[in-house]
Amino acid sequence: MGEAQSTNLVTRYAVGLMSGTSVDGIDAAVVRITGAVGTRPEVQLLGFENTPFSTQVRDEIFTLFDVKKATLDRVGRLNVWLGELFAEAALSVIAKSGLAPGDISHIGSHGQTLYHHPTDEIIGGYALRYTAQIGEGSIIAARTGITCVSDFRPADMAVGGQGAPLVPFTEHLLYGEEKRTLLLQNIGGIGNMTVLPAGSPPEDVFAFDTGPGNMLIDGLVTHMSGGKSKMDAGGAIASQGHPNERLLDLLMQEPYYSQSSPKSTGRELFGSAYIARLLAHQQEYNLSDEDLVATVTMLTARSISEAYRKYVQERYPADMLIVGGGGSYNPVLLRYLQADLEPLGVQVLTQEQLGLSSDAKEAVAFALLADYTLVRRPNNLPAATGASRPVIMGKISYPF
Ligand SMILES: Nc1ncnc2c1ncn2[C@@H]1O[C@H](COP(=O)(O)OP(=O)(O)OP(=O)(O)O)[C@@H](O)[C@H]1O
Ligand SMILES: CC(=O)N[C@H]1[C@@H]2OC[C@@H](O2)[C@@H](O)[C@@H]1O[C@H](C)C(=O)O
Repeated sequence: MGEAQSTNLVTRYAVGLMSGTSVDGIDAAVVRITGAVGTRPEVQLLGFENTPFSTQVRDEIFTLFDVKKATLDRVGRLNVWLGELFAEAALSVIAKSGLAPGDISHIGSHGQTLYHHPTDEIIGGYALRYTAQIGEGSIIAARTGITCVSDFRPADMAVGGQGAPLVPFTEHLLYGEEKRTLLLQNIGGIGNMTVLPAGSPPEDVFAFDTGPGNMLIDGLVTHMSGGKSKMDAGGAIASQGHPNERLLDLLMQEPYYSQSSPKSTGRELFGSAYIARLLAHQQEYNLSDEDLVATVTMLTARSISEAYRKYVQERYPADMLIVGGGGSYNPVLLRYLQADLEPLGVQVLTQEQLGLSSDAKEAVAFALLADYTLVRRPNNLPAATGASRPVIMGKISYPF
């Protein structure tokens, strides 16, 4: 490397915080970012921690998913409450990494999504789209003494984007390859796919939410166990059932799967009302709990493989689908994905199988997105969100 370049290298430490649509807790990552600010950086994961939410916090978040119960006082209170919890999670992962708060340049915090309305609602002649991620950045900055960037999505929506997905911007920087076309499939609460065509510039990268991730499986298991279990750990329930093809065909008729991208979705579509419909289908089709969970697990896989077949395969035949997020720990889901995609020439692997962390990716992404905010560089990917132009996302809270 030439002298001019090496003197340009800067190393900084940052924290990324994520609490996703599954509401399983706070993911906190510490990273070392090397490279001139705003250029293609090298990012190394130094520490990662997941702090589960207490039942009290988790219940309050789920209560506020219901718009009728999300009164201003409760939302305001949860906003600062989560701010405190995010700050604690940041301080804890920093200590675990052997660093001190004074070593950290910034925190990037996604927040907790309560509501997401990514398409236009015409009111009073205005096309309005809106989203709510809470977890007060001012509290995080004040408690940690570290500058915090939060509330990323509104800036993208202000220029006609869906405000999601945001992680693909960082996936292009971190995972893009010259020779292979990769599909990065996150299976969190919602499933989302990023297509990284071989050797492509950022304009060619595209991404969209494929539909449910673990959200339906979790919702069913929570209901069936009377709240004792929150997930189908290891796919244990699905492995004892048989998917019902007729119900699967019916569920695949959901119009979201036929919408072209950019598109994003959430609990508004695949939340409690959808679970109630699944339970009604269970009666109608006379299915055991295991059969219903197996059917919905296959639906999750099928919505991903169909999205590839319909919207990606022709233009960008892919070499590999790399699964990240909590769904990568469900072997039944992975097996269904393999059965659908390997005949199409797409190898299915998990992030872990490639030596990468399945859990830390989104938290790492927000540390990196915040890095761009602070040097006033655009950090949305219009090809993924549908925004009319690149913008600088994130709001900055200073500790002093
Ligand atoms: N051992 C496991 N077996 C089966 N499923 C698992 C396991 N561990 C995690 N999961 C699933 O992964 C989910 C959590 O995934 P993840 O943390 O990636 O979601 P998230 O970040 O909240 O969501 P999103 O990416 O949509 O915002 C859990 O709710 C559960 O359904
Ligand atoms: C509004 C919202 O919180 N969307 C999440 C959700 O969870 C997965 C998928 O749906 C994705 O669109 C997004 O999160 C990730 C972090 C993203 O923006 O890339």
